[in-house]
Amino acid sequence: MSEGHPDLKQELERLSFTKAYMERLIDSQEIGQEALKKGQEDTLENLSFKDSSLRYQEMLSHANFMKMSKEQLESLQQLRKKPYFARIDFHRKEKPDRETFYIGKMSLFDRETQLPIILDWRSPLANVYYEGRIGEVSYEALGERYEGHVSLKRQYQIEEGNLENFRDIDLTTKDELLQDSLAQNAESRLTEIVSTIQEEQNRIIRADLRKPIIVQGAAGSGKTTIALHRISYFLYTMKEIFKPEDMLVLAPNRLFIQYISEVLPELGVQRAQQSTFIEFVQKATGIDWHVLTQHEVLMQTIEGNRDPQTLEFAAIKGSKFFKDLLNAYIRLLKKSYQVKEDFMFAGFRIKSAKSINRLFYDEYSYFPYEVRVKKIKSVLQSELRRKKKQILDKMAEKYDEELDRALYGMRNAEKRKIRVSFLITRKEERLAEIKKLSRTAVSRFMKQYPKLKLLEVYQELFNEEIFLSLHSEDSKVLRDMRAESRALFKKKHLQSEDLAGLLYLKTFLTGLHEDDQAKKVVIDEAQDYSFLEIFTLRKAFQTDLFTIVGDLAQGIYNYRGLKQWETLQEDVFSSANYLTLQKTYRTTIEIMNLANALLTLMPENLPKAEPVVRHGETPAFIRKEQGWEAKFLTLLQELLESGMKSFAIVTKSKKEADEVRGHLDSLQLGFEGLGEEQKEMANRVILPAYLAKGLEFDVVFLYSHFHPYTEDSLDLKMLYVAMTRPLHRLYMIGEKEEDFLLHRVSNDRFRKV
Ligand SMILES: Nc1ncnc2c1ncn2[C@@H]1O[C@H](COP(=O)(O)OP(=O)(O)OP(=O)(O)O)[C@@H](O)[C@H]1O
Repeated sequence: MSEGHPDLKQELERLSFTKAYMERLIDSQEIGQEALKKGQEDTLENLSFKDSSLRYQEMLSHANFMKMSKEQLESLQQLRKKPYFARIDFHRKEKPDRETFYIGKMSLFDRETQLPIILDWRSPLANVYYEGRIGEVSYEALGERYEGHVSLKRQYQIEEGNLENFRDIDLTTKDELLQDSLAQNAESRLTEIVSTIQEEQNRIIRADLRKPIIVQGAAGSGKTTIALHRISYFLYTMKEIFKPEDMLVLAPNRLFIQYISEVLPELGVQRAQQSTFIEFVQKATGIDWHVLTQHEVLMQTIEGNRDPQTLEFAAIKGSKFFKDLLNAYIRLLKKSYQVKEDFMFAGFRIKSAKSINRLFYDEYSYFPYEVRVKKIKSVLQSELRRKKKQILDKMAEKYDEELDRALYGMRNAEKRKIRVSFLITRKEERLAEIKKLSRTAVSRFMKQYPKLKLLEVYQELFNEEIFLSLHSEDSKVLRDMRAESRALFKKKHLQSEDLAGLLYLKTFLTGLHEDDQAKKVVIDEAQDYSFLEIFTLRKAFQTDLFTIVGDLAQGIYNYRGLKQWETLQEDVFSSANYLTLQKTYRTTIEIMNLANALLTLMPENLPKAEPVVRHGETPAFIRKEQGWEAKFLTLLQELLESGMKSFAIVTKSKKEADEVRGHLDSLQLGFEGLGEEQKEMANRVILPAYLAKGLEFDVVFLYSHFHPYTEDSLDLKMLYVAMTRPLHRLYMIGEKEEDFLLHRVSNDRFRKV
């Protein structure tokens, strides 16, 4: 397409130069300076643009190559195949000329002049590229605002170092690079999207880094992807202050962590901590009791093996009510740190109880209780050390006075001798004794502070007397919750909703260990978090730097999870920016139209997702009748032939996943069942909808047997999650169309095969 383009020659030259510069830089790290000089001559010899681009020649031959870090070198080696993906021509107001900037995954500067050869996609100026406008623009860098004019925005397709194509974009052209990228097939992993980030996504990546953000985004709108790009942007912009290890990414399960972890190295943030909420709390508290996860509870409820009351208990333990209860409990615990007696030593007052309590309750009020106790201990130790000398002097003085009195006041020589020798020995003994006592005096005094054990303290909250002293209005459900919790604790089991309460208490009692601290937190699938979980995380990390992304329409743990984002804005992050992502990139218009029909059945009144223009086949219903397997086999074959790579069979329940796996095993199609703890994902998998959340596949077969989807709000959400997983094709295999609620959508949204 670029054949005959007036800029083709110039673009080819530019690419050759950039690659040559990168090669030189890489070589310079690997070989000596002498060999380098020779290499430079050879490079110049071979470059085709020798005559026209003197400036480039100059840059190459004069380059003063400095040592790079191992990481920089590795990135450079990777990038030489695709040094940049875009260009902008920008005329800054105060500058005489228009400048051209090439944008890539990493910046590259001319080592002599420090002028950019490639601009990092995260740099302030690159924002101009993503903001979408040709014409007058402005950008901010280091707090200053710059204005100027963008006259050209160009995208490049570079494969294996060769310029395949380039095209200019303006307001009317659609983003072909994006279309190409979306048409590709999933290889069971998430990728970086720096070359196709869209305007609404860019706004989220670059939203004020000092403020928390909450993002409501439709299924497939890029929430996970964008949250990870925001970390990359954050680390780039704040590299002086934050290290990747300071970041914590919270994801729903191990499988998901594996799925996203591959995108992290590409974004340069692989060292960020990644965990599930449960794992994080287990590590932070050191509690190793069995945790009954929300996933287990959900499955058991769907399959009818669990008393639905468990859901009510979970809801209570994640609620604002429970937070208030914990606060009342914490106030009670705090009282137990009050000391009654002054700190006395050898009859002297070292520090009064009042001033010790003042330290605990006022001066150190910012610290967790045990830290306060430690601090008080060291204050007492240093005060004692300071006063010990005076005490010893006073004691010695007292004995010396008595000695004087004995020496000069006693007439009887025998008695005087006995007295004097007694006093001398006593003095020595007493002083030695005081010295000895002083070593343990503080520790003895400190014994009156309570030693609270987290797990015990938490269990006591469910003790009838304590609970009712904190909350007198009792009810049956609260009584049942206490009884059920006590029964669980006896077996050394916890409900996953207990973890937030435990972490909350820990925050007050001891605070987090240094290794568990995070300075910036990303929460994916945030709709599944309870109010208390997010509130506690905020409290535990003492930071507002949260990126929270989720989709209420996918809130399958709605019984415990967030029902509206306003709750977070009102009660946790008052300064949060709330942003939405409405366009969806994952799937086709046809699939999204069907999924959108479900949205209208949900009570939340959520806006419909807008698929980015990409058509595909209409979703199909396959009746599960005699011989359906043969139909499935033929279909699979066709799909493979048409280039589809990843396939998932998604069920509502675990039982159905087991059943269909058993069924397909005999056909030896290589479909594997997936579990929550699974770390690898194959290309043909069978999994229940709750596990498929966040993931994507080329082709998805929904399979229903024992548990048809109903119009219950949980079912609607599970079906919505399942339907929005495919990139290209969606099939529904079941006995009746009603099993997928197809009777509630218009006939043209699906077909029957
Ligand atoms: N700007 C973009 N350019 C190319 N691909 C994109 C873009 N934005 C998103 N995608 C792709 O769309 C798909 C969905 O992205 P992602 O999984 O991040 O969405 P999500 O909102 O987290 O989805 P869900 O809520 O359904 O889990 C991914 O394949 C991602 O690579």
